[in-house]
Amino acid sequence: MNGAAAVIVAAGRGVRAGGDMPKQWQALSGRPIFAHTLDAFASHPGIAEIVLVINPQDRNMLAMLDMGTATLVEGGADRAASVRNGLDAVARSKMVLIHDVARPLVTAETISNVIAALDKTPGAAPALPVTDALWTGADGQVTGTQDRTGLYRAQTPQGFHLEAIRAAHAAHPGGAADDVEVARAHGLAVAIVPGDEDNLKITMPADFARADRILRGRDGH
Ligand SMILES: Nc1ccn([C@@H]2O[C@H](COP(=O)(O)OP(=O)(O)OP(=O)(O)O)[C@@H](O)[C@H]2O)c(=O)n1
Ligand SMILES: C[C@](O)(CO)[C@H](O)COP(=O)(O)O
Repeated sequence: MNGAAAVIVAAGRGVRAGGDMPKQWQALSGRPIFAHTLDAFASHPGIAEIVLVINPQDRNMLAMLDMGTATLVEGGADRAASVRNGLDAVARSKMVLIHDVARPLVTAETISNVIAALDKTPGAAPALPVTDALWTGADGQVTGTQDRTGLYRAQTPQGFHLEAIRAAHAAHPGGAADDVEVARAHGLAVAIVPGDEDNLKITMPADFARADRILRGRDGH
């Protein structure tokens, strides 16, 4: 197959992260998180086209980005609706990688691993095995333990054959945690490729500092 499309979903409001603007527009090492994420895909040789899914309220923020040749579409009321709009806009690729804008530290290696796996399977996504013990709890007390065997922490980009994931999203009733759940509900096999501990999703306020520390380490500071 030729190059893949990247759909970067960026229409969320970042409520949990806080701040005076949605997290994707806040700075990480002096540049918007969105710019880091876009660069990771724009600089990857396996990516042939990029679709950015933004919130209509954020149009005035776009001046912060060098969009290059990326296509812009508006997002929907939830992540799945935003993904569907992004998938509709993919124009010239047979496979697609769907990525959270809130994961700006994704590496070229992770992107390559997902693309390579799509030669053999209709779906592939990075994940990390759960290594901590798992508890259940209530009212601040441990109420039990949970077997962690076979449990993984899901990351993005989640990659698929384009027509297969379009059909899966069209058929899904909603409420899925991610695109892998949508794909599996439609019968698609999804391979696990190695995740990356640094490919965190900026979700809570403390995640900005953690991402900043990782970036500084990469720059050798
Ligand atoms: N209607 C929506 C909701 C979410 N997203 C995107 O989906 C990803 C999911 O990450 P999450 O941390 O849940 O982002 P937010 O929805 O922005 O965060 P929060 O739930 O804290 O408001 C993000 O890239 C977000 O921009 C989207 O494109 N459209
Ligand atoms: C898709 C995802 O990044 C997989 O880890 C994640 O599920 C999306 O974020 P949310 O916090 O679950 O909305």
